[in-house]
Amino acid sequence: MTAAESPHLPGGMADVLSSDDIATRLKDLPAWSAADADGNSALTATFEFNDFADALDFVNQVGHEAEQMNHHPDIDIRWNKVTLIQSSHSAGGVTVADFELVHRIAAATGLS
Ligand SMILES: C[C@H](O)[C@H](O)[C@H]1CNC2=NC(N)=NC(=O)C2=N1
Repeated sequence: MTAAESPHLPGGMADVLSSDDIATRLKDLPAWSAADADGNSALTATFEFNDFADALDFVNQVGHEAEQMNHHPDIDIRWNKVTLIQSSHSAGGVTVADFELVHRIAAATGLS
């Protein structure tokens, strides 16, 4: 990922993607959908597990990928369900960094 793509690398301020671009990129991510977070574009997905322990395991896998990128989702855990809301707060909407994180989560967990 180049500095131009990541909002968190020095000199990197990624551009917010268009709704059409977001829709196109979401075709590869069936669990994910476009959302609105306080007027800004976002991506969201809800995953259901057997129990709270499995939900926490998933959240820890997500957290590892997020820390690797220094790019973090909003995470809501309700017993066996985890909802992720992903956007680039510094850019005010969805950027390529958000799709990079979602794909890293998919690769790590098999969930997309
Ligand atoms: C200081 C720290 O690098 C910034 O707050 C990072 C942390 N993680 C982040 N995560 C997301 N999703 N958006 C950001 O703008 C962001 N900024």
